[in-house]
Amino acid sequence: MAEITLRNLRHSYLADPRAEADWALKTLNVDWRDGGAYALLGPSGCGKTTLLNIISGLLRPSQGQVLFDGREVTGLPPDQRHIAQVFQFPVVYDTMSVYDNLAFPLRNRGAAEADVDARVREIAGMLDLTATLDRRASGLTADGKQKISLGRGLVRPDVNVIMFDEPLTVIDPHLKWQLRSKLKELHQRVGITMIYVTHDQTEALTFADQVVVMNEGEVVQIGEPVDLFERPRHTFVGHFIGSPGMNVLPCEIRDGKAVFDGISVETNNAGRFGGGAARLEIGVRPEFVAFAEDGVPVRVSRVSDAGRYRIVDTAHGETSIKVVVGEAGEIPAGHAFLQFDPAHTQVYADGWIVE
Ligand SMILES: Nc1ncnc2c1ncn2[C@@H]1O[C@H](COP(=O)(O)OP(=O)(O)OP(=O)(O)O)[C@@H](O)[C@H]1O
Repeated sequence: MAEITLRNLRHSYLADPRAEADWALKTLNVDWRDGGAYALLGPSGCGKTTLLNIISGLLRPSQGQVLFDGREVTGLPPDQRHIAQVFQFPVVYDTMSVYDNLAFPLRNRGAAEADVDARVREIAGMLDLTATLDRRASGLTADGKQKISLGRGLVRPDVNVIMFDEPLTVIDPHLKWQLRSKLKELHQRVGITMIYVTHDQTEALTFADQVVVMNEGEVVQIGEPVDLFERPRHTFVGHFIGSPGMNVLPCEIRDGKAVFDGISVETNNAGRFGGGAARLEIGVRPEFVAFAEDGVPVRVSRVSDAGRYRIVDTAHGETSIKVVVGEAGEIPAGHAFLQFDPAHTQVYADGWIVE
């Protein structure tokens, strides 16, 4: 097991990068704590695979260092990094039995058969594969095969980190949550550092203790799921996480107060704005917006039922503002006023939270 440190990491696939956009990864500094459960979350093309390949050693970064437990491994090939990877498509030997698949990495390292047997049975037990040990791997369903891929990583005694790259892609929707809970349970049991790459916020938030959110080659926030929800550091995080995402309203700052279309809005950080930004915005999640007697005037346009709550679409001029209303809450028709909870309303300057 190991702590992984990425120091001033930058990567470009171009020979002579000049513009910011030429970098697939822009200066990353991340510490992955030993034994942590991390998700790497971001939209397609944001650099997740590039980062995974740098950690596993398949790709050498243009700049910066990768350290395992403080030791530099930037130039080491994958086989010397002791990383197990679980990909979108299960990697199993179809003609071998489940048992032999799990035993393979240990036999490959010359382990004694008695040790192999004990370890294979232990891991099969954890993954609910015991009953299938004698079956050919080809006969298993996709989730069974994915468990084998994971098991082949877990049996190895020398693994520093297990990296999952969109591991539930080929799993039937109704089995996804089962496998997801299994992964979480396994992490708690074995305590190996795990990095789970996905573009799906539900997968990321349910698996990880810490979520690393990436956008356009940058880490925009690292935090617990609750931090990402309650205090998104960037409007991108506000949009990307949460359903529906955070409301973003253009504003200006006057005398230390946020002002939206001439209406003063209480926030928790406008007083800290030091000037100098090209674009100022108020961010507030629909869960922290409520109908009131006065406040921001809006027109109610649509109500969607989301089960235990309703999502109300409203608009003030060109700016749309969503409101989440609980089962018992009243929803006015036509014209209404909105109030924002000041503790959860913040100002963003050029996308970044004002701190
Ligand atoms: N081999 C390559 N050569 C040139 N550019 C590449 C290469 N691989 C990735 N890129 C570019 O680097 C950027 C990051 O891509 P990357 O595959 O790391 O993103 P991603 O977040 O993993 O996306 P996805 O979820 O679609 O796999 C993208 O702009 C992509 O076009």
